[in-house]
This record gives sequence, C-alpha cells and structure tokens, in this order.
Amino acid sequence: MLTDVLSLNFRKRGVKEPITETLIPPRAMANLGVPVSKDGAFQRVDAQFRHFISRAPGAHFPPEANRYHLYISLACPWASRCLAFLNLKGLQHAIGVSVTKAKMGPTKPSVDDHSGWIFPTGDDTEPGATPDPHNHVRTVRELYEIADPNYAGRFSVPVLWDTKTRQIVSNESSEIIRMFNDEFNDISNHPEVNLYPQHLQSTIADVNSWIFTDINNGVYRCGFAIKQEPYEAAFHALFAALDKCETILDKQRYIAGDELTEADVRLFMTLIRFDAVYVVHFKCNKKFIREYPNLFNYTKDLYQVPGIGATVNMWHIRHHYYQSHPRINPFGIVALGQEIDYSAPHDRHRFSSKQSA
Ligand SMILES: N[C@@H](CCC(=O)N[C@@H](CS)C(=O)NCC(=O)O)C(=O)O
Repeated sequence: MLTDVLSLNFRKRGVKEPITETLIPPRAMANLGVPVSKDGAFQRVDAQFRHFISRAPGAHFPPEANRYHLYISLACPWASRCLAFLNLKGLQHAIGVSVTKAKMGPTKPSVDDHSGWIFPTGDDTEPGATPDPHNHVRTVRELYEIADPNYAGRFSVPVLWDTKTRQIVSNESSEIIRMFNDEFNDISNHPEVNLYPQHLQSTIADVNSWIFTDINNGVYRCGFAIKQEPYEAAFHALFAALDKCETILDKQRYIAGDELTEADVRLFMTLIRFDAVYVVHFKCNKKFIREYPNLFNYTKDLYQVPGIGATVNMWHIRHHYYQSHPRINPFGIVALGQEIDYSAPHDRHRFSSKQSA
C-alpha cells in the first residue's frame, strides 16, 4: 500500500516512476494531490522529521528563546494545534511564527505540477498571512528542500524550524505540542499550564487514539476517499465517534476529565472546522456540530479560551479547503453556510473544572 502512496507522490512531481496495479486512472491521479490506497481509501503518510527539543543536558536541540520558528497555515488543524500550544504556554516572545496564504498554489510550475503552501512575499500580501523572516522562502516546499535536498515526502505544515542549524526539527504536530508543553518551561510565560498531566496520560492516550482515527483524520478519510465503500466506512465511524464524544461530554466538562488537556485542543481543531467546511466539502453531512448540544457548547467553551480562540481564522479555513482541492471542488466556490457565533454563552460551567488555561 505504501508503494502506491509513494508512487503517487513521485508521479505528481513529474518523476518518471512506473505506477503499477493502481485502480486510479492516470489523469485523475495527477489531480488527486492526496495519497490513496488501491481500495480507494485516503492514506495518511507519517511525518518524516521527528527530532525532539529537549531540556536534557547535551541535547542536540535544546530549548532556547528565539532559536526555533514555527511555520503554519491557519487553515490546517494540525498546525493550529501547535499555535494553540504556543499561545497557551506563553511562548509568543520566544518562538516566531510564519503563516502561509490560505489557498495552495503551484510551488515550482516550471518543474512539476505540485501545488502547496505559499508565503506572502513583497506586494503579494493577504490578511493573516505572514512572510518567512529567516529563509525568505516563497513556499513551504523550499524549507524541506533546504533541510534535505533529497527529501521525497509531502511538504506539509506544521514545520518547526531550527534557525541555528537550518534543519527541520519536526513536522509532526502531536510531537511539537508535547515539546511546547514540556520542554520550554524555563522560558515560557505560563510554565504552570500543563496540558499533558501525568495522572491523565493514559486517558489522553486512549481518547487521542480513537479521536485521531475517526474524527481528526476521519473527516479527511471521508473527504479524500475515491470509492463509495471507504467513504461510507469513514462516515459511519466519524459519526459514531462524535456520538461517543457527545455522551462523554454529558458527564464531564472536558474530553479527558475535568481539566483542559491536549486531547481537547486536538478535538477542537476538527470541531471548529466542521460546520463551515467538513459537512459540505468532505461530505460529512449527517449532522452539524451545532446540532449536538454538548459538542456545540464544548466547542464554544474552548473557543473562548483566548489562546485557542486566537488560532481560529474562518476566512483562511474556508478559503483554503474550498479552493485548494480542485478534484473535489473544481471551481473553487466557497460555500457560504451559516455564520456561527462561537463567543456566545455556553453551558459548560455546569461542570466543576480544575483548570482553565
Ligand atoms: N502528521 C502531520 C500532518 C500535517 C498535515 O497533514 N498537514 C496538511 C495540512 S492540513 C498539509 O500540510 N498538507 C500538504 C501536503 O501534504 O502537501 C501533523 O500532524 O503534523
């Protein structure tokens, strides 16, 4: 299966790599832009830069102020969880952030047909997007090519960059958030905030596991499936998992207990994009989140945590998804939907809570 996934990436970059045994017609593959397996299911490929910033003596990447830089898209739920951690831990003064433009575009049009993340440069500005102050690149792709000229994977965000060695420390959000939580406490303005507390770690591992598979990645499995069966399987698993969240949130304020944890930040990033984008664009159209009383109030509760709400830019979210996947929305029409006021009152105070970030 992985062979198919990688073949598709090579193909997309114009590398003459034979593609065998695929069920996807070549023309469709060129426009696909996402890895799928032979049975038509979306396959997420593991991130490839997996270094760790550590306080341990002699660590290759020690936590230092103004050494690391985070490259993100405000549309991307994985990147936005990193930005939320950076805010919640009070690391804004120590770790810089660059934000891509919402819509993906050609990264090297004279070489291949890859479409990816673009930074604003010169006059090419966009509200919310910010240029790269360190490498002055136009694309996220260039960051990967600086870090490893032979890199053959996807050019995804987030990217946690080391300005000192000009390396990518990590492009895996689940690990970047742990680094921000644990390793910068001597520098951070909120070392007391702990979103991965010891006593909840096994509960967090459990909820992260099914929420990642069926919700965070589940919406992508719905949206990027290219056959009916994997779409339906992902759809049913997604709504079963949302029902499960609804039941859990009937008994407690947060998804892993009575305190805010990383599991909430991870879940929130999908919920906040759901009604505006995933329902329509990814065909997750059994129910809106606003139709689930507990999930809707929970989404408002988390949105109203300043460091979390500050990551939400609905313009970037809508314009990215609807305009960056020509295969599923060929004309790039941005569905309008209903404006939802996530700053409206919620009922989650009915539960006791130990910590509010
Ligand atoms: N495992 C990564 C996944 C990140 C990811 O899939 N990012 C998407 C945006 S939402 C991306 O950059 N896709 C561009 C591409 O793969 O070309 C993480 O969690 O950090």
